[in-house]
Amino acid sequence: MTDRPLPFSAHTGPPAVVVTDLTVDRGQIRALDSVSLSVPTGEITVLLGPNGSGKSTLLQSLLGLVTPTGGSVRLLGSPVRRALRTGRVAAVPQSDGLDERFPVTAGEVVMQGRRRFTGPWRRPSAADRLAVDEALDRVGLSPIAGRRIGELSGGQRRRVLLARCLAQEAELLLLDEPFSGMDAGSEEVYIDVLRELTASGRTALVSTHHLGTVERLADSVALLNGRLVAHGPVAETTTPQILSTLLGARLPAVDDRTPTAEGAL
Ligand SMILES: Nc1ncnc2c1ncn2[C@@H]1O[C@H](COP(=O)(O)OP(=O)(O)OP(=O)(O)O)[C@@H](O)[C@H]1O
Repeated sequence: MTDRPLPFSAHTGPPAVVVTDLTVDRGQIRALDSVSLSVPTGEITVLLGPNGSGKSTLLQSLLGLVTPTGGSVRLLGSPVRRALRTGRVAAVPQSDGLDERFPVTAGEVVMQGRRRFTGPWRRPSAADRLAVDEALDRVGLSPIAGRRIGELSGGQRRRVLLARCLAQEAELLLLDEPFSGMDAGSEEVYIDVLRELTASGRTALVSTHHLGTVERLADSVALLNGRLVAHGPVAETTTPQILSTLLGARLPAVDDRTPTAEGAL
């Protein structure tokens, strides 16, 4: 028996993320063009695409950080802002946003994940401290809980931010390029943690442009190049033919765009 989640097509519950006809313009660049995507609950969906293909823009749209030109997004059945207010969605941006000069420890960063339960004012309880300890232990960083964030390596900082997601007990994790600059051991730990989370019914949407991690990580792959090129199981979406189409594609500027059939480049 394996504890891997059910295959792509076997999930029947409502999707964790529903993106409908999402179009986002960034200046003169059409970063996303009428993207529609359902992210199944209880799975790891990998958002795969070359540099500039709109992966970060899509994740930023899910976090309400960019204003769409058109279309809509629902997270966990709710509009974006309502879903985010519940604390059931956790995100790790591409640039971790941690100020190296700020004298905050790894443990304190992970404790931020408990604000969903403590609110901004209440002191952390024993249960909150236990949740933080367990989260740090799960990502293998207990020994450095008291170290300042500025003293940690890039890979350690990424694991701290994953531990913050664990402490938050989020149901949906939105992770932008979590493996960049990470060594093989850290990557393995990271993937194991995501697998455990999804085996317990949580959902992860993870962007990357590294094909190498996809097979070990993904239940399904959404291939992006401004438009959604394909979405489905790894074996069906990462064929040489589809990938060469993806990598060879070029997005025209906003004004040059003409409507195309869904899924085509
Ligand atoms: N803040 C911004 N202002 C203007 N254009 C932007 C901005 N951020 C991204 N873009 C443009 O939007 C398009 C999509 O960029 P995005 O960062 O979403 O791609 P990506 O797939 O995440 O790329 P990468 O793999 O390099 O991180 C690119 O053409 C990029 O130049």
